[in-house]
Amino acid sequence: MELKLSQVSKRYQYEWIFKNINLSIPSLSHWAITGSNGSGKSTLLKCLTGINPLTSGSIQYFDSGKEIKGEDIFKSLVISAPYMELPEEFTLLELLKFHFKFKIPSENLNLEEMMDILYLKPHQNKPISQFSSGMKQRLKLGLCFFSKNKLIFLDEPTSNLDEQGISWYLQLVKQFSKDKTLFICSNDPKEYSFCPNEIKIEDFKVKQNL
Ligand SMILES: Nc1ncnc2c1ncn2[C@@H]1O[C@H](COP(=O)(O)OP(=O)(O)OP(=O)(O)O)[C@@H](O)[C@H]1O
Repeated sequence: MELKLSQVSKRYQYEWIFKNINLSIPSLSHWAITGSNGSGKSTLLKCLTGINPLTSGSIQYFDSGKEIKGEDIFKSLVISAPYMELPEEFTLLELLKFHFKFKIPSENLNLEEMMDILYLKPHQNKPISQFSSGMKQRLKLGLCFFSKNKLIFLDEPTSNLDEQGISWYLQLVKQFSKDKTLFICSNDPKEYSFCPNEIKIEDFKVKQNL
């Protein structure tokens, strides 16, 4: 997937969060979206995924050169973020079955293999509401990387993960992100140091809020 950002700008009430982002995002490129707390990383992610509307400017999406429009954009991407809730009443197995009714699995993985990679097989019949925060985080990342979608957005990917969980995340990225366009919102370099490209939100701030 390729993206073309033209004059992308977002304002909440009287506060400009970022203004005039012009960028071409080539297919299969990996990007870190960085900035201090409250700078606007999640806001940019929500704009790029279509969750939030832009105040001005436009974003175009292309798959193999063909422009994708409307709700098809949402079908083409996957998101893992603290504000994206999992359906807590489902068991793990029910959730995986449900998710992969709508998404195609990558590398022909079956549900058993997915649960193995997640280290969650013993918990397959447990409701998500009884998962620890780290287990939920591994599951959110797995749902993204195990889907064939070519556009992945991760917001704070290692939140709630311990050292072992962080190594697991880095391994997951290595194995599953080669054929994807990837964005990672973070201010922790260990989450994104493998990304060759960076969008620094502070570069798109206006000096004076009007
Ligand atoms: N729905 C909203 N309405 C009004 N202001 C908002 C809204 N969402 C976010 N903001 C404001 O936009 C700014 C950027 O918030 P955002 O969550 O994008 O920052 P962030 O860089 O992701 O922060 P963090 O690193 O703490 O997660 C903040 O000042 C925040 O209060």
